[in-house]
Amino acid sequence: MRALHPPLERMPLYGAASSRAIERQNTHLPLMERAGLAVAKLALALWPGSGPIWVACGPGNNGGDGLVAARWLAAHGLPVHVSLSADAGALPPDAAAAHARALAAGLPIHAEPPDTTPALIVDALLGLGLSRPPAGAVAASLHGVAKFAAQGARVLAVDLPSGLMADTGTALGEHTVRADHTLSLLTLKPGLFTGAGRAHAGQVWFDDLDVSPPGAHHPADAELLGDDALRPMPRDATAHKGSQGSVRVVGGAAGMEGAARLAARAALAAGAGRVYLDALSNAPGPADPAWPELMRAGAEPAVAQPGVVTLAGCGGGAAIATHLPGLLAQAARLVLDADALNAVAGSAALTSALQARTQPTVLTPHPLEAARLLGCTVPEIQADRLRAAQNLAERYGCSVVLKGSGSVIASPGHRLGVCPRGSAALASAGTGDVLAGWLAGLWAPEPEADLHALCGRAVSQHGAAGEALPLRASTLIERLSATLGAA
Ligand SMILES: NC(=O)C1=CN([C@@H]2O[C@H](COP(=O)(O)OP(=O)(O)OC[C@H]3O[C@@H](n4cnc5c(N)ncnc54)[C@H](O)[C@@H]3O)[C@@H](O)[C@H]2O)[C@@H](O)CC1
Ligand SMILES: [K+]
Repeated sequence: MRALHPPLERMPLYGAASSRAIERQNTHLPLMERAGLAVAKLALALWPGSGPIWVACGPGNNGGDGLVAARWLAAHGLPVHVSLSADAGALPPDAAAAHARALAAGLPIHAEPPDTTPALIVDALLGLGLSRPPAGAVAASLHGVAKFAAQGARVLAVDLPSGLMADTGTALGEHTVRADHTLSLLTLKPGLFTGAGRAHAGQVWFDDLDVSPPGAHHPADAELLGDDALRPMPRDATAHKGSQGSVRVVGGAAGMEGAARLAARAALAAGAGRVYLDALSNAPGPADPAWPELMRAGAEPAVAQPGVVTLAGCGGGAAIATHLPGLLAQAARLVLDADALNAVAGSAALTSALQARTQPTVLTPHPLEAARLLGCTVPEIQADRLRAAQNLAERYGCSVVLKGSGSVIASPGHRLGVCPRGSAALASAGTGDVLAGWLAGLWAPEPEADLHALCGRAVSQHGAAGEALPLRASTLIERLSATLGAA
């Protein structure tokens, strides 16, 4: 069993169907006994040493895991209240066996939650089998979990916080468990790391139940990015500004110059040799009075040069649309953000031009921009962020960074990446411009880089730098710059 906290390793993620397939291959192993024992060990380690433990069991095998855990906890002499929100006669076979063993061990099994607030709740109500918003006895127990948690009980979720969808991180129903800890069993589920998952899972733990990694038999559905993505790329001692590539930022319409400047600053901080600002506001004066290193773009640098990354859209307003036909046709390397994405979404001609591009391109939408690009609603994007990112990558033939809690990275032909770094501190104006600029700046010196991996690196570094408050986009650039000190 291991806790998933920094430094994080890269880990494969398996959704419900893959997890069940892996389970089917290992039915000869006592998986539920192992799962329950792992839960009991973690509960023992987390138990504050006072007050009873409520093990809340549901109608499926998640409940079975809970029944095994309860048996072990009671065997350790801990004060355990076990409830079963189901008809014992309708339990699936493994859970029924766990139920029988618990009864044989002399454990009372109640129909109701305890009367008084427990110190620790083991949430074994629903796991992979969640199929609809909770109702009936399960919903009543979920309500009890929420009530006791509000009164200070700690919550350890078995496999998944009950009510959370394993594949998507969608919370079904109003009382989806908000756990302090979640122990993911056999496989690590993507829903713990994106959408509502990060808010509900708390500290994630993983136990593979001594099942060897499925490897090639079951390719993972996605990959959790590791902290190896945080390592800065070493800079060649012979590097000079010419070898570091250039970034041309096209954006900053009147009133939104700051967005383009933030992106340009971030690109420079990330390591681009030269950064030019093609401000759409046409205001006279330096590109950025506070950063004299930034230059105004003129005829140069030509976006078709392979050494140039063009970043279009930050603070672009409606004005960006007129620049996009040329950029889409010519830019050797292109990052589209913000208003450039909105312009593409609103124009069939720009959509065709983007789809016709053969040069490498990255899209960095937030959920609203993604919804516009896919012609759907934000809730539809958030209901399955992995699929949305994959659909965008396939529809436009680009690498995609779908921003938000648990950013998702998708590229045609690559395994989806989910970034566990970042926090709500990033929910502040300008941080998206910094990400786009940082990505462009990392890319500038590396024209041959694997773009999917480079997007993962940019998102991970940006996320890790954005985990502490207070945070302004400007301070984020300073923090990101500091991370390069290790290069
Ligand atoms: N597949 C695996 O990887 C393993 C599974 N194990 C455990 O088994 C769990 C999966 O077991 P199950 O497939 O039985 O699924 P669950 O235990 O999640 O529950 C399925 C049951 O809940 C009911 N249900 C679904 N949604 C409901 C709702 N909204 N309100 C009320 N009832 C609802 C279903 O009708 C069904 O009876 C895993 O999450 C894990 O805890 C472990 O024991 C070992 C390995
Ligand atoms: K659960």
